[in-house]
Amino acid sequence: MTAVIIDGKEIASKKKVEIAQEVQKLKELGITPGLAVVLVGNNHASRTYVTNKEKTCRDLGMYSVLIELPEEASQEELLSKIKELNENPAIHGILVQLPLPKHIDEIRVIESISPLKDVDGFHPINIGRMMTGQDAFLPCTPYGIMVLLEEMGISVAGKHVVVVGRSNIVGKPVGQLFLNQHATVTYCHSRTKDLQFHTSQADIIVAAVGIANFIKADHVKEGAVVIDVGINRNEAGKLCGDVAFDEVSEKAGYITPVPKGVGPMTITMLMYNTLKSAKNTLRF
Ligand SMILES: Nc1nc2c(c(=O)[nH]1)N[C@@H](CN(C=O)c1ccc(C(=O)N[C@@H](CCC(=O)O)C(=O)O)cc1)CN2
Repeated sequence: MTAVIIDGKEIASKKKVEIAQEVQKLKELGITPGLAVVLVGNNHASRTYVTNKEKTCRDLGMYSVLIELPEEASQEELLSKIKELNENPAIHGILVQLPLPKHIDEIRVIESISPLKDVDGFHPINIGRMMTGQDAFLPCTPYGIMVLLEEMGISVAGKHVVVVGRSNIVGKPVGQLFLNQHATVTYCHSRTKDLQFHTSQADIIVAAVGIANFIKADHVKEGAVVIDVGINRNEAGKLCGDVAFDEVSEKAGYITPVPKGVGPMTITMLMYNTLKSAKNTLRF
């Protein structure tokens, strides 16, 4: 079998057109969705992501502001910036780019963002609401994965999903979103015994471990859906995912590539969440 490649870039483009149309409608009502992105330090990859977020905001007709703090900025400085943004009515979404420098407590920072403006969906209130099936800002990468599957017409209910990885921003929440859609979910991680035993039974595998080419053809059941969340560099410095794409695509039914698979959906869902937050202000 040769897998159907899930074109995340194309699906993201389609979603962005829909978001831009909604933004225009909202602007006619006098509301311009506004996103504040906070970048602390000089992480090269983070700077690239933040630049892309700002550009996408502008392309979709939204307002965006970038707040840059130096690597040595204190936690108090960062918290006071977030407080200002929480109180600013032109800002509907606040995002602090991760990872943060080691001396800053990530959890404390995330908890300081108003849950009403937490467009990353990382605040415990939004996570709790997601877990209990209530309306919430959903974390962008997990949400993007669910939209990719929906757009491809891949049903989830009753499927066995194996999530490899248990990070707070991808592994844990994506499993919960699958559970919310009636899948049977197994979490695997670095201490799982006999990973292959679990993954080879999966109808859908989500690989989010951060190790280049970690999931091989032997891990995958014939015809399975393979979602690759990894963004790694191989020995040659080439961008690659957690899945050994060439061999796995010979066996899977569907597969996301890296790049242009899950990645483009992350920023798209951030725009969606910012639009949703701006629309929420109409309710008050
Ligand atoms: N506050 C947040 N921090 C981080 C998040 C997040 O959702 N919120 N996620 C990641 C980084 N990230 C967005 O911030 C992100 C990662 C990757 C991509 C993407 O489009 N990747 C491309 C390839 C990019 C490349 O060439 O390097 C792809 O897969 O096609 C977008 C956003 C950690 N931090």
